[in-house]
Amino acid sequence: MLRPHYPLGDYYQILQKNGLLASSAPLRADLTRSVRMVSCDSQTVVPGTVFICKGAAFKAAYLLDAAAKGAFVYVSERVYPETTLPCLLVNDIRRAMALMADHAWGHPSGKLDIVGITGTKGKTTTAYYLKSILDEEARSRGRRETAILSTIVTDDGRERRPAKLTTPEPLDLQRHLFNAVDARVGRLTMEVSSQALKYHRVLGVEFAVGVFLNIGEDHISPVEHPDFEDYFSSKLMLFSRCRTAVVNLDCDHADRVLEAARVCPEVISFSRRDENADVFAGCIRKEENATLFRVRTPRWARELRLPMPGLFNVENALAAVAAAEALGVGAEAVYNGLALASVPGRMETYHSASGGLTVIVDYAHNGMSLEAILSSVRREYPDRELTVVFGCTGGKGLDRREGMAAAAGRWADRIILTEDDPGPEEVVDICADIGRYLAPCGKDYTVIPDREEAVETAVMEVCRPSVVILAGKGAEQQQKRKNGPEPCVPDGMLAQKALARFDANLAVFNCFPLLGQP
Ligand SMILES: CC(=O)N[C@H]1[C@@H](OP(=O)(O)OP(=O)(O)OC[C@H]2O[C@@H](n3ccc(=O)[nH]c3=O)[C@H](O)[C@@H]2O)O[C@H](CO)[C@@H](O)[C@@H]1O[C@H](C)C(=O)N[C@@H](C)C(=O)N[C@H](CCC(=O)O)C(=O)O
Ligand SMILES: Nc1ncnc2c1ncn2[C@@H]1O[C@H](COP(=O)(O)OP(=O)(O)OP(=O)(O)O)[C@@H](O)[C@H]1O
Repeated sequence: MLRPHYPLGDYYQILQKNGLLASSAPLRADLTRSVRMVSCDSQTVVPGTVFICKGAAFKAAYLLDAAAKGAFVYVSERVYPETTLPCLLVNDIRRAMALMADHAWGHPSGKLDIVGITGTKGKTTTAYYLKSILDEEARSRGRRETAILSTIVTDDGRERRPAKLTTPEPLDLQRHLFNAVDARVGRLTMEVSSQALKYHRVLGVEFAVGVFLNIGEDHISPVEHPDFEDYFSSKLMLFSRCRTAVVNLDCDHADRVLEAARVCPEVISFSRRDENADVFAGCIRKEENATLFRVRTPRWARELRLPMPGLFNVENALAAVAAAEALGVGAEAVYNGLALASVPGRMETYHSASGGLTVIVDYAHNGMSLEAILSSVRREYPDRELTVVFGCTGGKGLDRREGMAAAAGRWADRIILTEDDPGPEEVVDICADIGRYLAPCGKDYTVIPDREEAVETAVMEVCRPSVVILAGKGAEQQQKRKNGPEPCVPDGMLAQKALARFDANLAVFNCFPLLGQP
């Protein structure tokens, strides 16, 4: 499919119609000229480009570079005297960029069923569950796999690679949506971060369904949101562009979420507690390697199987079921999709040969998620010792130290503090900070800055049936340190290596007799 080329006048009118023009002076440019590209990166400019000047790191030199490469007009919140290029002066560059990007790619969201998922925790997991369900339905109808834009992967049916941002910037986002239309994937599941909503990355996007999972204290820092209200209200903006809202009745502030959702023509609620919800789950039980629960929707009722531990994952599964319900997906595809679902680095579970030691790798890296996973594991393995290995990021998300310490202090028997993206700080200083918050809980902890050594110690030093949780990194393969990202061995591999040594020791010395008992 060829990308459409529209005249400059179209863009001018869009900006005018949306009150984004900051000057009524006539534009010194040919409005009939066809725009070959809209770009905010001088490195990609071709002749016939409309160049967007935006961003904290923007320099006039980029505009001069764009002009030299053939940009014939620029859009900006200020005039650059360094160039004679005509300027489309706007009062909000982020809104202007999003609407122009949407137009430049031919408003692709109008030709797709897009499900947007927001929430403090569970976005990636829910997106993977939903994609698995939608893929099942597509397969059963002989269609190709659906698309996904997530924190882990960007896969629009044409381009597939690790994601740079959870929700791409508008010009990238609209290109992915265009690719998805072009690849005839029909449906696209995407995570919508609070940053994306705050900075209008999804302005112009039509969502068939918008899912609101939950809200907790997170992402409050000088580089993200100044306070909880800014964070929460940014997330609620998702509903302003959805046909159907999917709302979790069990989340904190559910009343305010429901009220905001009412701007949508349809609202579907889901719950594990309130039987009056449109989609309700009960009778949750655990089998080896699976969680089973009975679900009722307005159209069907049956037991579903999720091959991942973690009771909070039932909430994520219900959100995916409710979104599938909004799209009219049948029960069979829902059942099969969930039964096949897996998410890299989320509740990855490894067992020792004897079965007495389980190691779980999980991406929990704030108070809310660590609380969810530790409380869930405590209920799922009531008789086992619970060890947690974790650290906190440096330079941002400072409130996570208190939240994670509170969760670990409340639920864990053994606590090992280690490295997790220290950035500009020293690992030992971050651990000392976490330690200060652990003190009131009266729990001992050990600091082992080297993560590999920390995992080894956590596994080798267990002396009764145990679960060891490696929290924070999931499937990540980099540690963000002072000099930027550096490669590291992912936790899943560390877990398997440590378990192999553990099993070998057990066989040779038979020194942990209790560990034979699962
Ligand atoms: C506020 C916001 O949306 N910021 C994003 C935005 O930055 P920016 O607009 O300030 O751009 P910039 O990086 O300063 O660059 C300036 C401009 O110069 C241009 N340039 C640069 C070099 C050159 O030679 N020529 C040139 O034209 C660049 O293309 C760019 O347009 O565009 C950048 C490029 O895409 C993003 O990296 C950046 O995300 C910030 C840094 C970021 O990472 N934010 C995080 C907090 C974020 O958004 N996270 C959420 C997930 C949070 C969650 O887990 O919930 C996400 O959705 O990923
Ligand atoms: N519904 C939930 N409630 C609380 N905690 C959850 C929930 N779902 C997942 N978690 C925890 O949060 C971690 C991250 O999950 P996931 O990646 O799905 O969330 P996310 O919203 O995409 O996170 P982030 O914004 O940090 O990328 C999981 O590894 C798990 O520990």
